[in-house]
Amino acid sequence: ALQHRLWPDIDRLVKQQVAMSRMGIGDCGTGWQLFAEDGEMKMYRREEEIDGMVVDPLKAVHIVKGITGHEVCHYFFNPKYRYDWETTLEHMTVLENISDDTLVFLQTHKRIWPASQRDVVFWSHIRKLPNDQDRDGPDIWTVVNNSTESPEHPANVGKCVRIYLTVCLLCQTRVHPPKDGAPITRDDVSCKITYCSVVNPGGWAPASVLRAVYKREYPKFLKRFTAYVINQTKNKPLMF
Ligand SMILES: O=S(=O)(CCO)c1ccc(-c2ccc(C3CCCC3)c([C@H]3C[C@H]3c3ccccn3)c2)cc1
Repeated sequence: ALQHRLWPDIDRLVKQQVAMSRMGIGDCGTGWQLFAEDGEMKMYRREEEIDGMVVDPLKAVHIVKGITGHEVCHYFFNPKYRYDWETTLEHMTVLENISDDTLVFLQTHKRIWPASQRDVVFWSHIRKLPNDQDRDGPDIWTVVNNSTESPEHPANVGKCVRIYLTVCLLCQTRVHPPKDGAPITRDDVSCKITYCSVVNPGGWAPASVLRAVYKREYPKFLKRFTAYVINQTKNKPLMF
């Protein structure tokens, strides 16, 4: 396929992020602390600071019945749904349509007092991966979002502080075939979701405020997003 300017970065980062996501919490070494739990959803963070700024890596694992990995990644990647589930979003623009699986976004997020408002420019890439651990299992789907430069939107010139993030959403579909060989329905599928993110807030913000925001917003985001996908897909045919 014709390579575009971001392809080498994207390919390298996707492979790295997928490898990291597939590692369980245990073998990521210690340091991960469980900070939120709700049914099948478990959220971990590591407390890390760079130049006094909180950049706590986050890893969430969730198992959701009735949806597939392709569906989760489709509703996460596609800009036309984002305002429906991303509650902290103030404005979103697609700066570039690089290909049908790679977009560049500019987003401004609602201001979180007393920190100044943030914006972010990132490429977003969706990819299906062969399930090399279970040959005849369904494919794995992933979306990786990673900050990138935009000459037309230089950092920190307007009112917003530019943040830097790397996000990886990795989805493994599980099919529990019905005994009597009946066709597979939504009752026979579930999706194991791994969501990893590292957000550098780009400029000073009180550690206590940021940690409180993340503690509140990340569980809310994953619950709201997965409920959205369930609701959007319930009367539609399964997307594998
Ligand atoms: O997974 S994505 O790529 C989905 C596309 O939107 C993603 C997720 C999260 C963010 C983000 C970036 C910065 C902040 C903070 C940092 C200092 C002040 C704003 C927050 C705060 C608003 C909180 C938040 C945390 C978790 C989820 C949603 N909202 C969120 C951006 C993109």
